[in-house]
Amino acid sequence: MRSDEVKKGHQRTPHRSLLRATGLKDEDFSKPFIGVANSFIEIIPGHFFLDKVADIIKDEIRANGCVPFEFNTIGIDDGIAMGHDGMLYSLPSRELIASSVESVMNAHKLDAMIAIPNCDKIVPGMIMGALRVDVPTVFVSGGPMAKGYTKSGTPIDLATAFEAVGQHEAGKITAEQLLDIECNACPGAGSCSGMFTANSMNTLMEAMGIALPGNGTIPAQTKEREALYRAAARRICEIAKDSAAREQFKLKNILNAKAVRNAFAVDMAMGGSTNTVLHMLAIANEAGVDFRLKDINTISKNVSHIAKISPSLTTVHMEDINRAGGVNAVMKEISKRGTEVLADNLTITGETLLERIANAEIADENIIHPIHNPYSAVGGLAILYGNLATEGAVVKTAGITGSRVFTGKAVCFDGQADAVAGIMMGKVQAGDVVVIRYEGPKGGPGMQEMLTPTSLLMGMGLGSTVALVTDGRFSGATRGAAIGHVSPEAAEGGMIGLLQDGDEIHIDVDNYILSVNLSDEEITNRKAAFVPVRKPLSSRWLGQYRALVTNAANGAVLRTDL
Ligand SMILES: CC(C)(O)[C@@H](O)C(=O)O
Ligand SMILES: [Mg+2]
Repeated sequence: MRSDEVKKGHQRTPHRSLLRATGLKDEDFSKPFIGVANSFIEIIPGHFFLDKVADIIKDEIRANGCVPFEFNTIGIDDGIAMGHDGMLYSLPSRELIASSVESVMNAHKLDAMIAIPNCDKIVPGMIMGALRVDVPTVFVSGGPMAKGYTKSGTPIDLATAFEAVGQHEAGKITAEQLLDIECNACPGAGSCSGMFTANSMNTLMEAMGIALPGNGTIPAQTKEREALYRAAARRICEIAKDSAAREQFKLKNILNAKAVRNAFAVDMAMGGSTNTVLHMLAIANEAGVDFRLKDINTISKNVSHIAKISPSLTTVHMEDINRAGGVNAVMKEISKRGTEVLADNLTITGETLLERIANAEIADENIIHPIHNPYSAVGGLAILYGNLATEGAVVKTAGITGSRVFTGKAVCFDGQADAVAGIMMGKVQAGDVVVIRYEGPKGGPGMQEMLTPTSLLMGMGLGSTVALVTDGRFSGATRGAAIGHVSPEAAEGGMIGLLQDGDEIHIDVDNYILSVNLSDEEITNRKAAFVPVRKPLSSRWLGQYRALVTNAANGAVLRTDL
């Protein structure tokens, strides 16, 4: 066992002495040591109950002949960090989480791991850390929140709450209606109920085979979810106690090139968050898988978009997908289009992915459409290229409410705060393209999620007539023609930094185009005079992040070659 390094032989007397101080007994030194990577934190609705989840998991691990060691990572609630400079810390927290997992697991030579993430970048952070450790790892998330209802019975969620602000600004809803939404959008524990970033990532873990079926959809704090926690704990013990299984189920044997492609296929079928692109590129990088942004469009062409969930369809939430057959039913359905859609691959349970979905069926065709009746024949995300994004930009096509071809005049803002003020002051009219720059991984630094401006536009009734282009990123709850991750970013001299008010921007989603109508000569002239803005920073951590981070086309991973 890997943990023999810290628990076997007379030289490890002091190590055992310390372990005995934590409560270990003679018999424990022959058992596998399992790291329980938890992300319990009191301020996130998806996480405030994870201490109880870890207790359940640890009991099950002890009952199954292994020794659990719980440790915690941090977590940031993007909803609470949204719309102010707290959001600068969100994406960088992924690196802290990954490095925490790596540090604890490797420093103490633990044999296997069970990871309990739930929201947004806590999922990729834990996966990235686990890949560096490469021991058998089961992921079991806290689970999604139930949808909410207004007093009059309309289904709502966090996206409703953000868009309601714009509706209130535009005088479309009263203060009383706004309060009704505030009190009911998030009814309790879990990751916010739509196909936002958290649930997108929790879903993709099923597609990658690193979590048990149901991980993405079974609602938090239910008996069914408790059974999932227990099953995950039993499975990691089964693997950890068997030396051949410990080798066979090393994380990188499961999370390989096929798993990355399968994740994107499911993402396409369900219209996942644009953040999945950023996170999956970073995960592929840790897994040593050569996966490029441009590969996404190739996958998208083979996958039909068959499940619309909030924010793309505001009445449908993860609980509905769960009732309709879950991610297994989605996978089974898209696989009917051809053998190239999903690759067969080992999963953590020991069966292959195709074995796992063999008997899956759709239970409600209004929620998960059959393959012959998709929302669209291509996937819900697209990568756009052109002189405005030579390395690529990301758009959630599933969330577009207006035309998929758009030409409009640029209204430029250096940063989200100016953009929000400008939109509220009426600077943006129908037919415009809002450009928000210096919000990339380096420029922000930290690549803010910009749910506030996108929700304002939706709420003010401009969602179908105004496009937004940024080197920053979006929330999974963003909808409308919102194009993000523009690379190269302004801070590294990208074209987005050279734009001027009134420039004509052209977007053609189905032909994957994002360009500005300027002559090469004009672009060369502007480039010659261009000095990117470098924001003053008071945070040492964000300064370190800015020095190391790569652009969004590279998953905003940190450089290690310096
Ligand atoms: C707050 C949200 C909706 O969770 C957001 O962070 C996302 O990315 O989806
Ligand atoms: Mg987020």
